[in-house]
Amino acid sequence: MSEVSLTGITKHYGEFLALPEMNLTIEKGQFVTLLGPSGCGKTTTLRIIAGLETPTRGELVLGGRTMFSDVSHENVPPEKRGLGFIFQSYALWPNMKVERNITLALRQAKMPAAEIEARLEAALEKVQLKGLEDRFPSELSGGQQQRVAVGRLIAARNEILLMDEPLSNLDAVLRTEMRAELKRLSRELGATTVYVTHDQVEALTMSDLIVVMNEGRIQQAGTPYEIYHHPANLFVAEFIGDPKVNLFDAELVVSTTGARIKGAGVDFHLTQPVQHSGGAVKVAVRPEHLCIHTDPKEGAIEAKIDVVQPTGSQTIVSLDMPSQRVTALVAQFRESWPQEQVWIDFDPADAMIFDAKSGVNIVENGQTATQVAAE
Ligand SMILES: Nc1ncnc2c1ncn2[C@@H]1O[C@H](COP(=O)(O)OP(=O)(O)OP(=O)(O)O)[C@@H](O)[C@H]1O
Repeated sequence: MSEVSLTGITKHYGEFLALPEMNLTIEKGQFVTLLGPSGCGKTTTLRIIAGLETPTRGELVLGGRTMFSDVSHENVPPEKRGLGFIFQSYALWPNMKVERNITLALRQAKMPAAEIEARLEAALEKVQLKGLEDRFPSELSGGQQQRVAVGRLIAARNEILLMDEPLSNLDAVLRTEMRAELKRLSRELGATTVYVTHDQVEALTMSDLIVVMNEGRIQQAGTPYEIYHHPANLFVAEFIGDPKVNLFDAELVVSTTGARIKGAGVDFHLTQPVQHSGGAVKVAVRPEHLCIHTDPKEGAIEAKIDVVQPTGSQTIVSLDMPSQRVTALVAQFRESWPQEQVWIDFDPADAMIFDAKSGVNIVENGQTATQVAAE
């Protein structure tokens, strides 16, 4: 049974339509990330689930219980929805010690003292804050404050957790550590988690399901693998991936013998059937799939090395082609390239093909099993 279900959820802010008819189902125990650019409606969706924002229309069901319906006029207040939260600011009470911050909700729920004590101990142990329970939040580092917020979630044992950019205030090292901790926490609690971020690395590393949004609409809901390797449209292909995907203009020619992609330096047959009658397309190739050759190669495109940027385990190489600039990602540490003139190509099986106008991925199931034209 689904744990979180949004049906036809619509939200207007005055005249402005922030969410047009959102439909989303999340299964019990899933870690789901809402991902998209600023203003796409991620936080609005989360706040609607939390009950902090009232939808204009639609139905919201959590754990089998209707929380909002414009038909039956139900609207359960936030505190009665049984949800756990972590927000960007951690929302700790500055005037309360760690121990109070973690147990406040349990006290308010009038839980027996022994049970509160047991849950506090277990939570402190888990987030490694034992010995710091008598400090105020101002006496803790950013990472420790974050742990208090996580400890509070652990103690509350909610079945649905909502997290809104919880790591955005942390430095890069701590963010990577906390990413793993939140993922572990959600798994250990068996909780269903809805996580909001505009950081694709967080989404790819943490999620069972990524929901990519743009202008209030879901562009694709899929596993990290599907979103990265089989994006439903150009928006998703371009939004996911750093450095960004390379795009080549080409023509799709469909004949009785099959489909062929032809463009400047791009020429191959598709072995998969396509739902398309032919015309302008965009061929998208991830930077790690571009190969750089130091000698001329049949079918490869001439390019010039522009900038070489080692990142540690990988190197980002910017190249100039006669008509455009492309980026390659090389799995080595390189500070420079021995020559300026190179040739680049890619395996057509790694190419993704989109209709140039609608942006829709035109290869069935997103599977671009293709072969180089042998002529
Ligand atoms: N209270 C409000 N009144 C009017 N418009 C609002 C209100 N809250 C949000 N909006 C608008 O609704 C749209 C969606 O906002 P939302 O905060 O959900 O986006 P977001 O994807 O979470 O963005 P960010 O990543 O910047 O937080 C935006 O265009 C925003 O300006």
